[in-house]
Amino acid sequence: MKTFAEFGLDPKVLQAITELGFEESTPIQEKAIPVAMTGSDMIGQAQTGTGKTAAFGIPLISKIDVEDERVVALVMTPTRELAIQVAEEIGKLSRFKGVRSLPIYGGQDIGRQIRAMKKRPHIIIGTPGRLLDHINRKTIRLSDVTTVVLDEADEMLDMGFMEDITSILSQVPDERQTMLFSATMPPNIQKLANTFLKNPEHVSVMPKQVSAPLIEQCYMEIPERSKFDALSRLLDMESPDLAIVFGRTKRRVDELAEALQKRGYTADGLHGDLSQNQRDNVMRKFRDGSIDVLVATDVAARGLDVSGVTHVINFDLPQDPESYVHRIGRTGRAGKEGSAWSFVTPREIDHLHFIERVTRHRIARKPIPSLAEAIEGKQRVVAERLLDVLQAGDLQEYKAIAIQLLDQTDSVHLLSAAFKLLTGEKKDVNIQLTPEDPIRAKRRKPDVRTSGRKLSAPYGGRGRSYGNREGGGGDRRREGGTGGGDRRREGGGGGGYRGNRDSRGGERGEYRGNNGGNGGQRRENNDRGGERQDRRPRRPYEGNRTRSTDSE
Ligand SMILES: Nc1ncnc2c1ncn2[C@@H]1O[C@H](COP(=O)(O)OP(=O)(O)OP(=O)(O)O)[C@@H](O)[C@H]1O
Ligand SMILES: [Mg+2]
Repeated sequence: MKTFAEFGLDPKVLQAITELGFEESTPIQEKAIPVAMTGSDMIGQAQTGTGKTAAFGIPLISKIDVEDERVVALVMTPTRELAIQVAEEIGKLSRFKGVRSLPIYGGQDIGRQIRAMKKRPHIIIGTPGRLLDHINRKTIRLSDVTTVVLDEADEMLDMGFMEDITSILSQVPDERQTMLFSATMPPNIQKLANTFLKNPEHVSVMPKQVSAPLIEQCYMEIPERSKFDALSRLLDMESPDLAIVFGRTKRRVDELAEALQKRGYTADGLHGDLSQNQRDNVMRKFRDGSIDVLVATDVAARGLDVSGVTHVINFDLPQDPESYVHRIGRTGRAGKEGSAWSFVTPREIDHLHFIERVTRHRIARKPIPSLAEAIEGKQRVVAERLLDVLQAGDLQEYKAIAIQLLDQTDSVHLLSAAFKLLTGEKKDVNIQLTPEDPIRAKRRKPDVRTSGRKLSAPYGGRGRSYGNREGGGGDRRREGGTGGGDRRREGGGGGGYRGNRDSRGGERGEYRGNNGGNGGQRRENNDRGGERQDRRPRRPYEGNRTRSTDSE
């Protein structure tokens, strides 16, 4: 793998890369950066969590003249949270060079955005709805833009943003560089490419499978009514560091988050009906670890990069294979391992097989965790915490009571009682969720791998129709109030935690191909929050499957 010094980048960008701790480029960065530097149009595809943001961000920032006072680059993302996150990463990469960037998204006070424009940003990172709003108000001028990036391009198409993107790009000069990025490239992305790109280079790092390789994928077959108890058991058994639980609808997400809280988990929900303030809060809490389970619709499925997510749980199966790939891709990022679990009702088994075929990856069947496994998992966590406390020392003031109690009983009894107390925090509240209808299997062709570098999706499906599930598709709403906001979509979530799972090593199936699909309209905005605290060098693909117990 190449070091970043070999790309002929602006030294100040190189300095920022070093500061971020990136030692080597990832495969997509190695391929895409030189192409992007030449200025040609590009379609970039690589698995989730492999550094696509920096793949377009680094050359973008490198090429900007800081003396310029105009908006010269535009990045569009399907969700708000993603706009915020990409703006943060670009901000970090621009740090030494002094390139200015600004996120523009729905739900935020438009006046504030207009004032921020006075600082003369070079790069705008925005969601289509709000961008269009600014264009119509003439508060953002795109006539000097020379580079455009569509991150999660297929999703924007899927959410029905084609028209908005067309209007926005009609404001950008034709002599520009346009780049599309995503982990999935359904066939109809070609339509977008034909319309907006000129002789694009296809830069694709798609090994055998679409989904990221460090994710252990499994499912359990389970009746709808038993899902919640199984979720509690799974969380107890696996004790994720951070987990994302994806639910199909907003109602589902609300109910699940509340039910988890009642059972004593630190959980919160994220979906498009929350105010932007609430959304920001939930993301902040998840990033700083004040909650360890994020329950979300598909609004959190794309692009979100939260370090420490060890588990993604599809409480409800997603409608589309792409959505599955992106959801589970919230874990297993930047060379770390992750686990993805899917709950599948008996009537959805066909749909699961369909996802397996399209993603060309076998998903291993696992039994529903038993009560004993759940208890054991809880005990293991408590034991680890106890040993940590022991190791930290400073126990002097507890010794007197310990000695006193040991006078009355033996140590095994005493410690058992302590375990009972410490593991018994979770309350056994009875929970009733409103049942969701099973996902119906869609008949799409399982796909033929098209030639090597082609981006076409594995299955030839076009135009997915998203029923009326709020979660993955469906609704496309304008945000009112501030004069035209973004459309939002909902989606599932993924999750993760860095855990001590020793039962790892499930088979990582094989399949060739990429996946695609596109369809209904939907969408929303995602968020990004905290910053990495670690200054450790991060290597992209160290490949070692060691337990990632390191703290971030
Ligand atoms: N060269 C590198 N070395 C180490 N870490 C890196 C490198 N490049 C990017 N990263 C980190 O990897 C993580 C994932 O990157 P990013 O979010 O860009 O992935 P992505 O390919 O866009 O994934 P997705 O398809 O889910 O959007 C980020 O935390 C990023 O900071
Ligand atoms: Mg990304």
